[in-house]
Parts: sequence; structure tokens; C-alpha cells
Amino acid sequence: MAGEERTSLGSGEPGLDVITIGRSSVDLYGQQIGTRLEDVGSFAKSVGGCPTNIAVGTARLGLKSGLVTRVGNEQMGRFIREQLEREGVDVKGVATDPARLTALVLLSVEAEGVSPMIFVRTDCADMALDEGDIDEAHIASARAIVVTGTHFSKPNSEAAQKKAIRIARANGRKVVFDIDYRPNLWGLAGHEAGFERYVASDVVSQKYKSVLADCDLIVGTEEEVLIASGESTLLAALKTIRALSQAVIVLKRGPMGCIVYDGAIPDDLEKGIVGKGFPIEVYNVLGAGDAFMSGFLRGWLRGEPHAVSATWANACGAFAVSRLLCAPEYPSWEELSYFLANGSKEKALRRDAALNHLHWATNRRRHYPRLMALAIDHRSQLEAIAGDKADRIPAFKALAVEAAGRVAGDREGFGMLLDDKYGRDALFASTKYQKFWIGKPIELPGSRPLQFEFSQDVGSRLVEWPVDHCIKCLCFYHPDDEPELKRVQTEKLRTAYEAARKIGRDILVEIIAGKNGELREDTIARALTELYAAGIKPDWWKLEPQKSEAAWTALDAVIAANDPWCRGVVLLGLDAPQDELEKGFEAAQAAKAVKGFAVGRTIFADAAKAWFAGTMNDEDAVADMAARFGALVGIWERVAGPVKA
Ligand SMILES: Nc1ncnc2c1ncn2[C@@H]1O[C@H](COP(=O)(O)OP(=O)(O)OP(=O)(O)O)[C@@H](O)[C@H]1O
Ligand SMILES: O=C(O)C[C@@H](O)[C@H](O)C(=O)CO
Repeated sequence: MAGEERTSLGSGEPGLDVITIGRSSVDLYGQQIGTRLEDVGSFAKSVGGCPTNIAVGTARLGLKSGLVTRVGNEQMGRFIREQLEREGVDVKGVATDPARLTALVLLSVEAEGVSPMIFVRTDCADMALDEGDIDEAHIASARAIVVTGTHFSKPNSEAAQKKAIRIARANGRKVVFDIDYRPNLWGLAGHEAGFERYVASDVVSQKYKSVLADCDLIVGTEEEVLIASGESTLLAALKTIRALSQAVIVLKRGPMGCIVYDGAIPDDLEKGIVGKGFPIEVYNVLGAGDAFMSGFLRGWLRGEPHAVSATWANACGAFAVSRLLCAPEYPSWEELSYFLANGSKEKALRRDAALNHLHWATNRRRHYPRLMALAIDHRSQLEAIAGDKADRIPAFKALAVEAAGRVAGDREGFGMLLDDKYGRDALFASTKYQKFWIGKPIELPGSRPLQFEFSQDVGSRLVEWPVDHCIKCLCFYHPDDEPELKRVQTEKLRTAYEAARKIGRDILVEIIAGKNGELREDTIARALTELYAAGIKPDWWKLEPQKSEAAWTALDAVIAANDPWCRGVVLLGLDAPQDELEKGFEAAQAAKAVKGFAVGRTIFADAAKAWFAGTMNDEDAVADMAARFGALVGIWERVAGPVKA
């Protein structure tokens, strides 16, 4: 068998590796495990649909992917488009259907392998895909296309996929077929049977058979291979497919992995190239096939031996099965490589802290090579300034948002720290600035040992936060503190960190050591080393200015050694005058990890004092804060130079 041959790809220089074609949906999967769909209390939302998942999965693995589909002209359609963009998927082929709604899928995990599912897809946008949506130059711009089974179920979408196949072949591109059989979407099973995997149908078999000859790679489960051939045994099915097509055939076998057939089908099916499945604990089986295809394509499209592609595919499938959702759970290339090199001690991969960290950190969607934030999450300090006018603190914070917005304009790299106690108006005002990074405190102001504000059950509070808001937790931690105090504070920080990871939010840990001990050259480096040793790997650190460049170099080394994926460090201000901050900004340039600053009182304290005293009006307060923030931004941009991507 010519199993170890490398594939040769089409001529020309395509810009994309792969374009996937077919359905796109918003997946709403129940967050409670072991329950009927009837009883689910809350749903997690993500993009879904076989080709959409594969577009995301391949992008995460480093391929350049694009999707051809239709979405509705509404918020869910926009969510799919925006999420794909965040994932780095080309959306040139994503059309907006003016009349139809985006498809939805509802699912619950009732038991192992039992996931009741409802497709809400009556006359939905993606099924209206037609030949007009298939642009010749666009299709020819990819080395391969992936057509998917469901879109052969309607004449218009079938014509669209067949047009794409013709273009791909005419341009020497590869055609991949994901059989992706959902009987329910062919009208062969009822609304409540969305999870049904097999209903024999001559109509479906004839449609599928008509595609096989044009394919270079065909991927399906045992049931899918049966339906694609119209046969009733696996051996006969594979032989029928082989008689119609010279494609590489990949048979997916759930926990057993897969078998690849490149050439004649052996009578003993185990004589294909067997890729073993990874022994993991099953969480939700749905979405495994699309993850599998993503892994296989990364290998196949880069000319790897089939055995290698199969291993990558099985590992990606295992990741999907061991986590709840589809696309959001697929691994990045770094994560997959780590898993293949190191394995996991956890059968339930979702409990592996190293993998979880890599998953989180290497699939981040927004990047901040620079972050300059106006911090006004102050509570006790503003209460002191406001005196008996504390009820006006929210209005003042909203003015600070206007000031920051005036400085930032439409630029990237700006943000604010705002709080839940007085910052509601400001938070609503900040939605006007979609590019703002927003951080919100969870610490009880001034607490040492660290306590959370409002409730010690921080996890349930975070559920209410927008998904892109960053948790900020200030801890007055000094490495020379009493061991018991350090133990208690570290535990509390770990609680915050674990909640952040569980709920899926960034976390910024602010360490202030200088208020409770001497701030020596190595103080912060020691503090960070201790916190890393306790398993705390925050997305951001917010740190005091250091006395010397050497202190920053040491800090840089600690971060690089413990968490090369850390987003970076922002400097805090501690009410220092501007010229002092400037010196701090300059010294900090010695550390690559330093990305900017989050400064508060230097910017707002004077305006706040005058505004609460009634000697400054709203507009002047905004102008004053904008001038001071703008000045710090100017200093940072001068000392740090242009943003390095
Ligand atoms: N229980 C499992 N343990 C380990 N790996 C698995 C398990 N289930 C699936 N996989 C991996 O995922 C791949 C695809 O799974 P499966 O055969 O269930 O495909 P599928 O039915 O197309 O998936 P989907 O649920 O997305 O439609 C398998 O070939 C295997 O690599
Ligand atoms: O469309 C489906 O089959 C269900 C989706 O929820 C899911 O994203 C998927 O496509 C899995 O293959």
C-alpha cells in the first residue's frame, strides 16, 4: 500500500490552504452535564456546523482557511462572522442572507455518548447557499476545498458545492469530502432526533456516490461510509467507494481512532494504515469529527505521511471529545504539539492544568502589543475625595471614560480599569469604545490578607461579566511577609486564577510590595517566582515601577521562564507625579514583557478634587483628565517607540 506517499498539491500559488463549504450555526450547548435538554438551565454559545468547525480547527493548527456559507442579517450572523475573523478564518466567502435567519443548534450532554440535539434550521441562511455564492477566483485561491454532506441535500446548495468542485478540479486543486451525515437534515428523522447518526436512504447514497469520483480525500465514520456507498457492510462499502474513486479514504472509528486507505481496499480492513485513538475520558462526543478533519488536513495538506496525519487527527478528535463544546475546544498547534510530546497524566484532558493553560493562552483572540489604560477602579480613594457626595462618584467615572475615549480615538491599545461598585454608568459608557480593553477589580479595597469584594464566591460573580472583560485582582504581597500570610494570600489568588480559567476570562494580578516592606531589586522577581510556583499564571501582571533596568531584566527572565505566553506587564502609578512616572517608564523598557501602563490618580485626582468641590465643571474635568492621560500616552509612545507586533 502506498500509504506513506506524500500528496502533491495543485499548481499556481494559492493564498489559502483550504476553503470549507456548507453549514454554519450558533451552537448552544447546555452547561449542566448529565441532564436532559428539557432541563438545561443555561447554554454556552459558540460557532458550529461541520465546515465552520473545520475552518476554525485548521486555522488554529496554522493553516490558512476560509469558509463559504451564508449567515443571517442579524446578531447571530454577525457573531459567526466576527468570531471567524477573530480565529483568523478568511470570511470573504461568508455571505449575508437578507431574508433568512442564522441556524441554531441546541444540545445537552445527557450521558456518555448521549447528546440530544435540536437543529433549528427551517429555511435557514446557510441552506440558501447557491451557485451565485461560489466565486471562481476565490475557490481557485485555495489549495483544497472541503465539501460537506448536508449541503448535497438541497438542489441550490448541491449546485453550489458541485460548482466549487468543478472550479477546484479545473484549477488543479484538491477536493475533500466530509460525508458528515445528519439524517435529520435530509428529512429522514424527526425534530427530536437531531443526534441520529444513521438512516439508510437510496436518495442520500445516490447523491453522495455522484461526488466520490471527484474527490482526493474522503473522510467518514462507519455509518457515513455505509451511506456514501449504499452498502450494508463496511468491507463492501469501502470497496464500492474505491471502485468509484481513487481518493485517500479515512475511516473514523470513535475511540479506536481511524484507518487510512490509500490504494486497494484490503480484505482485512485492519491492514490499512491504523491510527490508534487516544485513551481519554469522554465528555461530549459531538464535534470530534470536525476536529479530526482539522488535524488530518494539517498533515495531508503539508504532505506528511498518512500515519502522521492520522495521529494528529486522532489527537484533535480526543481533545474535542474530552471537552464540552466544538470549535472553541479545538487545540492550537502549540497545544497539540505539547500533547503529542508529553501526553497527559489526566485521562480527562480538561483537568490537565498544563494543557488548559496552553489552550487558553495560545487561542487568545485579541492581542495587545501595547496597553495604555486609565485606571479609575478606585473606590476608597474616591470615597475619601467625594466626602458626602459619594452618590456622584458614578457620574465622575463616566467622565473619565469620555476622557480616555478622547485620547484613544479609534486607536488600538487603550483601556480602562472600572469597578462594579461605582462604575456601572462608566461601564455602559465604555461600550461606545469597542476597542477598549476593560479590566475590573475583584479585591476588597485595602484588604490584607486579600479578600474579594461583595462575595468570596468569585466564580459565580464572574458569570455575569462580559466575556472580554479582564479580572483585576490587587494583592499587597511581599516575599518577606510571614509564611502564613503568604499562604493565605496565595490561596486566595489561586481561587481567583482558577475561577478565571474555569469561566474563561483574562486575569490581571496586581502586586504591590513596597507598601509593606522594602522594594529591593529582586523583591518583585521573588514574588512572581513564588506565585508561579503556586501554579498561578495570570494573563497580565500590574507591577510597581522598578528602581533599575537590572530589576526589570530579572523580572523579564522570571516571566519568560515560567510563562512565555504571559500577555505582559503594565506599570502602576501609585499617585506619582508625571516626571517620576516618566523615569519609571524609561527603566521599564529594559523588559520585553512590559506592554504599557495602567495609571489612575496621576490622571484623575486633581480633576476629582476640583469637580467634587464644585469648582470644575464636567467638560473641564474631561479636558483635564484627557490632557494628563494624553501626556502619559505621549511619554510612553516616545520611550517605547513604535509598537512591535
Ligand atoms: N471516545 C473517544 N476516545 C478517543 N478519541 C475519540 C473518541 N471518540 C472520537 N474520538 C476521535 O475523534 C474522531 C472522530 O470521532 P467519531 O468517529 O465519533 O466521528 P464523528 O461521528 O464524525 O464525530 P462528530 O460527533 O463530530 O460527528 C475519532 O476518529 C477519534 O480520533
Ligand atoms: O451541525 C451539527 O452537526 C451540530 C453542530 O452543533 C456542531 O457544531 C457540529 O457541526 C458537529 O459536527
